[in-house]
Amino acid sequence: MKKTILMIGLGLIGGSLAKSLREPEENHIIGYDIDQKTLEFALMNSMIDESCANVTEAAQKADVIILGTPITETIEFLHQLEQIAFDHDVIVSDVSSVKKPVIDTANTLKNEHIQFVGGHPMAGSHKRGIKAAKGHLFENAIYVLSPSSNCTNAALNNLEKLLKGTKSRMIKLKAEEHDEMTGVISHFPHLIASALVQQAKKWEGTHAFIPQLAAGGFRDVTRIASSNPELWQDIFYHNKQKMVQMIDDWIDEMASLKQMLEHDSKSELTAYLKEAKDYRDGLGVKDKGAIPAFYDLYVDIRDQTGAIASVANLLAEEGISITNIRILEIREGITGVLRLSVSTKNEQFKSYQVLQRNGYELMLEE
Ligand SMILES: NC(=O)c1ccc[n+]([C@@H]2O[C@H](COP(=O)([O-])OP(=O)(O)OC[C@H]3O[C@@H](n4cnc5c(N)ncnc54)[C@H](O)[C@@H]3O)[C@@H](O)[C@H]2O)c1
Ligand SMILES: O=C(O)C(=O)C[C@]1(C(=O)O)C=C[C@@H](O)C=C1
Repeated sequence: MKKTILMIGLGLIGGSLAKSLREPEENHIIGYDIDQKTLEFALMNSMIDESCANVTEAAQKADVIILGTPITETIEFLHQLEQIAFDHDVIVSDVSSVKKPVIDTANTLKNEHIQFVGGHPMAGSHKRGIKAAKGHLFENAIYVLSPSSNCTNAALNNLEKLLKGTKSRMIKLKAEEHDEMTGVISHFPHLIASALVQQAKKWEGTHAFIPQLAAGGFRDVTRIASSNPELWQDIFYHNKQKMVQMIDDWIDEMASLKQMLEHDSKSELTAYLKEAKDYRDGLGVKDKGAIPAFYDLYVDIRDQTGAIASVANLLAEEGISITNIRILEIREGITGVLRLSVSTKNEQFKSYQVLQRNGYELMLEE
């Protein structure tokens, strides 16, 4: 059934949600954003049906309200929504990367018309703002739902039904366990990525050539350090306790690595690296992890116009769809490596055969 959804905050995540929930045109989306240009962009690009200047009036028309704002603002909006005299029940959700402070606030709300279900789509990007929003951003991603203590099963089911439009995989988690897990797999890695960049920046004082040496490896592990600093400060602030605990764990981890190096413990270090490799390699395989299952091929290509299109065309002719594509270490005039991902082992093998037949040098990732 067609629902009226009020989307508050139309940036990367809010904008992507608006797009994916509006695309089947089953829902009527009212948009609100503090940034006028964002609202205009959303309207001009048909991401929302109407914009609003008054949250209270729009909220009273809504069946569902989704907060796509940074966490601190999301908590403020919950207090604002609490004051509204609704004449019907309304499902309120959010997209915050940290759940406990939001759920704790939702649990204190006295407004009986509000049914709060916390939400967190485990997909995103280092980009920010509505222009980076994509309707397919959440496809196959995990979407965590954390109901508040007073939320009914009916409200939870209705929100799940609505979010089916995102084509994500919904799971239910308690706020505390969510924050610990995302702390490990998302927030702490972000902190380390920024620290690695800071370390390289310091060393640049000694070796001015360092930035030119930054090839695939450094770029791979530090991409997320290019994210929005204000947003991530807010995430770290709200998940502070877990971050501090993980920094302590990390210091121990580094101390043990330091020992291995100082004592030339070669076999111990190899075993450590192998254990990490096996775990990392296995993350995609189960098809249930945070990293979707991909089967990769590495193709040597020349840096010339149309090189990527030729590879893509050969695969398209065989009906093979590429799920991800990335150029690694390409420098002008030198052979580059194209990393292609396909979604099944069979497609990986077929791609290998087709490209090899056409004279490409390539490697499979087992
Ligand atoms: N970036 C990611 O990868 C990612 C992934 C999942 C969840 N999240 C969560 O999504 C939320 C938004 O992140 P984003 O990446 O979309 O950020 P963003 O900066 O792209 O978008 C935030 C939007 O909120 C608007 N906004 C800010 N304060 C507002 C206010 N008081 N009233 C109305 N609008 C306001 C901004 O103008 C902007 O359009 C955060 O809570 C974040 O934790 C982010
Ligand atoms: O892909 C990225 O750039 C992200 O940082 C996305 C990412 C993540 O860590 O995976 C970041 C924060 C979110 O709350 C969810 C997803």
